[in-house]
Amino acid sequence: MANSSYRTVYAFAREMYPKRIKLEMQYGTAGFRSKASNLDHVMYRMGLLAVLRARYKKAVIGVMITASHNPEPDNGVKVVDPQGEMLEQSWEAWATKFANVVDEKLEDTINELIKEFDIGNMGDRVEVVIGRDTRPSSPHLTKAVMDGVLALAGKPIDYGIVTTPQLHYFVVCKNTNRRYGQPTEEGYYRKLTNAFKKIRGNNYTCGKYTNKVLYDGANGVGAKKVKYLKEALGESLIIDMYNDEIIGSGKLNYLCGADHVKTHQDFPVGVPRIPNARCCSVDGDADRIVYYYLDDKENIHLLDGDRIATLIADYLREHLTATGISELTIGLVQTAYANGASTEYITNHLNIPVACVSTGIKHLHHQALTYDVGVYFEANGHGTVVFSNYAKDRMKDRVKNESFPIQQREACEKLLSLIDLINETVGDAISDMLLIETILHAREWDITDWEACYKDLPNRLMKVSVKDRNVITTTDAERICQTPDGLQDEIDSLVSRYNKGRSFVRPSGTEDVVRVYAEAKSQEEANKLAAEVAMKVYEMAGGVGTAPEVPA
Ligand SMILES: CC(=O)N[C@H]1[C@@H](OP(=O)(O)O)O[C@H](CO)[C@@H](O)[C@@H]1O
Ligand SMILES: [Mg+2]
Repeated sequence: MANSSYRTVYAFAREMYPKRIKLEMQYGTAGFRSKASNLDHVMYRMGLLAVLRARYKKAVIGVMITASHNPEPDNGVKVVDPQGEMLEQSWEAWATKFANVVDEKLEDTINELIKEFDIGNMGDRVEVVIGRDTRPSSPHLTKAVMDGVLALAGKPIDYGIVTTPQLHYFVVCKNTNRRYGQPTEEGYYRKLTNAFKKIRGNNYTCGKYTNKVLYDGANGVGAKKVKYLKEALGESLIIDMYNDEIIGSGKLNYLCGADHVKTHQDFPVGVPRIPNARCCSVDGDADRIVYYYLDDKENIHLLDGDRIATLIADYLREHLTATGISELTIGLVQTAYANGASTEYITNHLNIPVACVSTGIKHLHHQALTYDVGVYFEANGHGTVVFSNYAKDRMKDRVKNESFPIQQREACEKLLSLIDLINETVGDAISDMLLIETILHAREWDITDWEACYKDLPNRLMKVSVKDRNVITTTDAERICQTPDGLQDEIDSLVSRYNKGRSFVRPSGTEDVVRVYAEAKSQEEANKLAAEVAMKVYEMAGGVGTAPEVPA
């Protein structure tokens, strides 16, 4: 690499984006997350890393600036790989290294990486596409990423405010020579709305299904972007929008949004409390969605990622069978946080194989790719469906081949339209909403019909602060705790005392805590089991602060 570029890298690093803080950063489940004021140098360095990654992969790389469901003063950054996946694991360690080296060592670190991956094409003017959420700190942090890209002579393309899934979509469009779609916002909306209208036809309401949904935009990008969609959808789906940062004065994610609703099982502020109205909430970067409603007694009923997954998998399986292409496989991917009742329902009633993988979208996505039709969702509402090229090709062939029965050809055509409705690159709240609405419409269901499929087991999620959360290590998709010694035996013994009891613990990848999950026959039992397990973690894994309270 020419020395002159290094001078630029340094000049910027030292003068504009010096590393002022000692805080060690770790590229976690969702990239780097921190207070926005800690992130200037990290953003700049991720700009550098993205250029190197783009040169190594000889492809367009994405950088998304967001802290998703976290509070407004936070921010974060993650790198998007060429096929729209999360950054490959071996490079996560490099990202961590880049974020933490002192300014004087930045050059050595860049050189080390170039050497390790034998990146010879340092002159290539590679593209890095950059998107950001609506946080006030995001424009400034975007500038830092762009300066990083420019410092290594890459070409930054600023998409401005977009949802995280839109950015993933742009990266894939660019890397597939636009076969996946046009890499513009307009192209994205057009692809989704055309497919939606085509499948739904002119019959907007159907049986118990009504074409209206109350939409909580979390005062973020999910509110901003749905406006364009609303126009294109016209009467086919009426989206009543709430927690729209422009109309309201609410704060991003504050007492609203998908994470708030799921974590606290609490109806969001800003949305009218209309009994039995179908509502949905997205998170701060619109890659998650949950549905819910209030019953006549004003109790909230949550339909989370597990429900969404079962709704979608069942519908796709039915159509897949109707295509007559018997060799195509379908599978559903969950994490240990999936409600036990959902796993039981999928396995025993839908007869669809379920795989359990570690937390984090990259693990789910990766496993889903092993099926022709892979449905994956985290309980928190992040997920999508991926289809193999083989399945797509077979279906396209069958549509054209008149020797097959018309029902089979129609099923193929329908599935191909559904594929256009789905953002296969990553979980996408907007695309997921359109898919869910399509299925409810086809089933002629209201939200209580959907809920009636199975009954969730009561559950409880807790956090325990410990000195070093990495003393907890796990195996078997995080369901078994390997260290500290003896902790798993204690958990087993507690669980065995409960009817339908299940519990596991794991270190969070995004927060400095150990998470404890428990479910059991009743809510009281689930609460008690969670608290008992939390107490064991506190005692055996170096708990700090106040000990968890165990109900009598
Ligand atoms: C229990 C839970 O909801 N965990 C979340 C959370 O991960 P943790 O590693 O548990 O902090 O954030 C991840 C990134 O957003 C998300 O993928 C995951 O589902
Ligand atoms: Mg998110």
